[in-house]
Amino acid sequence: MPAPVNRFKAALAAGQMQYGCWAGFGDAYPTEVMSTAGFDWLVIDGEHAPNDIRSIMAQLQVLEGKPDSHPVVRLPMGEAWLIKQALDIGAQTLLIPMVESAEQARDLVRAMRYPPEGIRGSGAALARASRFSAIPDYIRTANDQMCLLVQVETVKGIAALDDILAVEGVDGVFIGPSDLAADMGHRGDSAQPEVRAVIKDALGRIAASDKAAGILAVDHDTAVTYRDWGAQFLAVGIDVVLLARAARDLAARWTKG
Ligand SMILES: O=C(O)C(=O)C[C@H](O)[C@@H](O)CO
Repeated sequence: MPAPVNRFKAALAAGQMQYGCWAGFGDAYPTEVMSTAGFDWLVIDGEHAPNDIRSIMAQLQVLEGKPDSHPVVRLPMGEAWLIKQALDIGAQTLLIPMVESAEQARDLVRAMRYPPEGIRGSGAALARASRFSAIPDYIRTANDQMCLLVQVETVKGIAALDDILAVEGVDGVFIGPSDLAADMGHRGDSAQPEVRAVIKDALGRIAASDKAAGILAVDHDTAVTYRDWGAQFLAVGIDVVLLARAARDLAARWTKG
């Protein structure tokens, strides 16, 4: 029995639109609620949400076997030891922030793969990823099911985009509008014309490559624009923001007369 087929990776390779949402509560219960919505993918955010390896694992467990809601685990940084832990608890799709060079991208590809293609440590026997050795062929088949999404979200990363797009083993490139705007001197304002111009150009270049283009938008019109610009794995919301806004609106309706 081989490693689980990564349907999200296959959908990206087939050019299918994939709509996602951030899962940022750092807890399995709200993530399980989000899995009833019908998104194609959910980001278990280990960068900006209060997640650790155990809370990420608990969210992977509640998403197990779902026909949609593919778990995309975002790590705080692209460190090989973090990647090893995330893959051993069962993640198959990683979103890695702050990628600024082809060399960095190549290192990430290698960190996600067992030798000889990579440097991933061979601990599958006791790992959840192999279902504790219930998948006997896991270590021989896992490499092909790894999906690497790199975040390009700085001026330096944008300058290296063509080189990053040439790296074998990168499945998608995600443009981070907030961090890119900040690095361009427009902290908090990704709607700045010069930022939008860079995003539009980058999405177009990614979409024209053999990689999938991805991005996050938290308002409908911007999401439609990003899709028109070439975004294929498109995150259209953040669960924490959805709840906060709905709660404030409801409270205002009753308490502000
Ligand atoms: O830079 C960005 O924008 C992103 O990487 C997405 C954000 O980090 C996401 O966490 C929402 O703020």
